[in-house]
Amino acid sequence: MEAPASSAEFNTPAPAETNINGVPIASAAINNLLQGASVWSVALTLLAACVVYDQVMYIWRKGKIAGPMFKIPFMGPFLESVYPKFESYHAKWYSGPLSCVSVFHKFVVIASTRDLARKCLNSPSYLRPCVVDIAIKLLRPTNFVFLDGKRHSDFRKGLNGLFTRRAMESYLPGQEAIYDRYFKRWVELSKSGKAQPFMPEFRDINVALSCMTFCGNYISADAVANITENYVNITAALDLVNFPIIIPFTRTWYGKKSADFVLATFETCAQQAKDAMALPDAVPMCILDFWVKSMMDAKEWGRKVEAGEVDAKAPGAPAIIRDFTNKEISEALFAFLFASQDATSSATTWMFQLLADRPDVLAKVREEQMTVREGDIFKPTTMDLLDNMPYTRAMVKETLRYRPPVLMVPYEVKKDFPVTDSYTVPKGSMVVPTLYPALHDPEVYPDPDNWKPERWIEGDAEKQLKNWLVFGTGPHYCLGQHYAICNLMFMAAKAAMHLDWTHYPTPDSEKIKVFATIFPEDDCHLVFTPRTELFA
Ligand code: HEM
Repeated sequence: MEAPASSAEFNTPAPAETNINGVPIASAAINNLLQGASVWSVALTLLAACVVYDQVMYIWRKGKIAGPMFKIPFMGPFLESVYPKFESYHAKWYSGPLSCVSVFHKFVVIASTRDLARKCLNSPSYLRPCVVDIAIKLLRPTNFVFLDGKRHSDFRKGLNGLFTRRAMESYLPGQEAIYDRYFKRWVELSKSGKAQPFMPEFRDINVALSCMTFCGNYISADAVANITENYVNITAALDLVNFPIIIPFTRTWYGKKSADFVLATFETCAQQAKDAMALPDAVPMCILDFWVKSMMDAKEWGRKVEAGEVDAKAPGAPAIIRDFTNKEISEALFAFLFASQDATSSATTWMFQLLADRPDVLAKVREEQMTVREGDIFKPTTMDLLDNMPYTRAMVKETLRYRPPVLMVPYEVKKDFPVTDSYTVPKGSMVVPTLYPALHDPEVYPDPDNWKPERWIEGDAEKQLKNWLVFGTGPHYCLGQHYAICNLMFMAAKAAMHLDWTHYPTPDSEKIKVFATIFPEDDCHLVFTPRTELFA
């Protein structure tokens, strides 16, 4: 059979062959091809190659763990991460102990069981905390929360003095002043008798509480008002996936502006605390004071040791901490604000909703307050008093278990991480230990989807330390956990004594909205009325 006239066109030339111009024939063929092809067809071919590569990499990395067989090209479930739904997360956690997604070529493994979550949180040689890119821009790359290993643990040692019992006792009067101000406001807002969503109010009170606890009177009312008003920009900027650059007038731009203001304010306050604590007889009142005082005590001790006045290991030696710059302090305080704000606002919202829906529980909180305060509702709250409120504590812990504010904690894989015997998460991926399933494990917390403060008193919930992942575990466990629980107890106790509140449920009250943390979908419609003359 005669060969087709054009058969030569299909013969692949040997690589070394050249044409008369000395150009290799292979290159000439490609040149011809490129010249013949339109820009569009080249672009489409490249695009198709990238899609195939992205898809193949996803399938290869996924291995046998749960997850969609194929991903939506490139973006994966990006839109789901912009508008996250609790139900989708829930379905993912229960789809397998390990499951995965890939968003914009970022491979994400979700570890859902208690033990796998604990393993991730306790594997600092493989994993480091990973927040969304924009959070690094807001918090600054130098922030201690992004440190790793020894540098991180050394930095944290310097923070030990900030949440001691003595320090927390000193924060209580400032907290109470904020409750007074906001309780009055809530009653005022409710004067018309019309229910309104209180979630924004709970966010505001928590910003004010943090500013007071962190900076005391160094921070001006105007600065607190500014941070209160604009903090929501910071939360709103934290989409799971952002564009890599901050585009003016977008959410990330507003978030960055708000973060810059917070950092500048805290830096000024840090210097004021240093000046104030240098005065004779200065009494520490806020976190900044305690921080500065512990630096001063360490310095003074070092001087005495050097002068031979005391032995370095003599009893009463303060924690040896180094000097921190105002910038370091302000970044750390911003990390506190960042870590606490959404989580505490979430817990506050659920707590007020649940207490309103369960008058039997509220009645027990009130009864306990009357007992512990010996009938004097104006008795000042102290740490001793808080220690003697087992029911109020149980109510707070059950709220945190039932509606854990932080559902998941993203980590970045530094080197291939053998999370189980049969599966290794590739370096460069994201691993997300999930806290919710451990806190809703029916074997550990029977009837887990019911809010039962009693389980902490009559049951054995208190003993289930391995499942108590509300505040994480491992080297990055929550620094403010005791403070957070005491703050919620104090707020609930004071509100129970001085306020009544009614919840006006809507069809969305029980639905869970994910906005960095979790809130009732309808933002919790309440009406507050005074119980005592204090807020009448
Ligand atoms: C109900 C309130 C709170 C909840 C549920 C909560 C939960 C968490 C969780 C789950 C983590 C991650 C732990 C890990 O990776 O193992 C964390 C870290 C952290 N939390 Fe909290 N938190 C709360 C309040 C606070 C408060 C009030 C503060 C400070 C005043 C705070 C400061 C921090 C800091 C600084 C970290 C990062 C620690 C580090 O990387 O070393 N949190 N928190």
